[in-house]
Amino acid sequence: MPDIAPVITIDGPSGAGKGTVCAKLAEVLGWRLLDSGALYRITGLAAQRRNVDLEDEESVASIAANLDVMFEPTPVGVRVILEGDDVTDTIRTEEVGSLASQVAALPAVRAALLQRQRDFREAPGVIADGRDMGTVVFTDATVKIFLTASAEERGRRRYEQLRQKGFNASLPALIEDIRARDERDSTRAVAPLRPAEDALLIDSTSRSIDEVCELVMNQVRNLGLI
Ligand SMILES: Nc1ncnc2c1ncn2[C@@H]1O[C@H](COP(=O)(O)OP(=O)(O)OP(=O)(O)O)[C@@H](O)[C@H]1O
Ligand SMILES: Nc1ccn([C@@H]2O[C@H](COP(=O)(O)O)[C@@H](O)[C@H]2O)c(=O)n1
Repeated sequence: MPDIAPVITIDGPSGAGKGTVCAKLAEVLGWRLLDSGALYRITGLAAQRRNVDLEDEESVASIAANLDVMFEPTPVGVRVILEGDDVTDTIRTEEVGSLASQVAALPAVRAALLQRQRDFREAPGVIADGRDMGTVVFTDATVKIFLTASAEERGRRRYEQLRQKGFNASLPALIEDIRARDERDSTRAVAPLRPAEDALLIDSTSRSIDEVCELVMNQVRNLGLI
């Protein structure tokens, strides 16, 4: 076991299954989970609530640096409390996902959130879910995964997810939205979405969640992490 806590990074586009796989691995391994997207979502929501222009980089970065947020573990998952208000479900909406993707393109915002993400690293290990976990935040991660799937499959998954929650959604609009977010995330100047050079690429389009978890666990076992 290395001196500092090991990290498994799982990066990739929206809907590839990162959050689901990371949550399962964190539970199986008993490691800490970093949902970095939640930090960008919370920042986007906080900026919107304060009527801050999302292109006003300095103001949005100041919000990111001073987030009054608490992550409260409960038997049914972690609740996210922003300035005393439970925003657990609000931050998961497509609208807030889009706000997140806009503020995430601002270099000062990314800089403001960097140390907060690195502070998640503690024994026995951390599973980090995001877009730049392996390329920027934890460049020395022990295992780096780039998880992807076709835009159509990711749109279909999102559609099912929304339907199960009782929301109406248009599949073509969701796929369009996913493509727009992919484009914005992978073409931004700072920390664009791309695989780290030493990442293992996994395409989940025709793999089950369990199959993806098993591929990652093989890496973990091969490296003697467990
Ligand atoms: N391999 C898979 N096969 C089928 N469905 C999957 C698979 N992986 C994830 N899903 C489902 O797809 C949906 C999106 O998954 P998830 O939220 O984990 O993606 P994500 O990559 O974390 O997306 P985001 O970055 O937008 O948070 C969920 O409903 C999840 O159950
Ligand atoms: N490391 C990260 C994580 C997320 N983002 C941006 O936030 C948006 C929302 O992320 P989710 O994983 O919760 O869907 C995402 O589209 C990215 O724009 C990021 O830039 N870096």
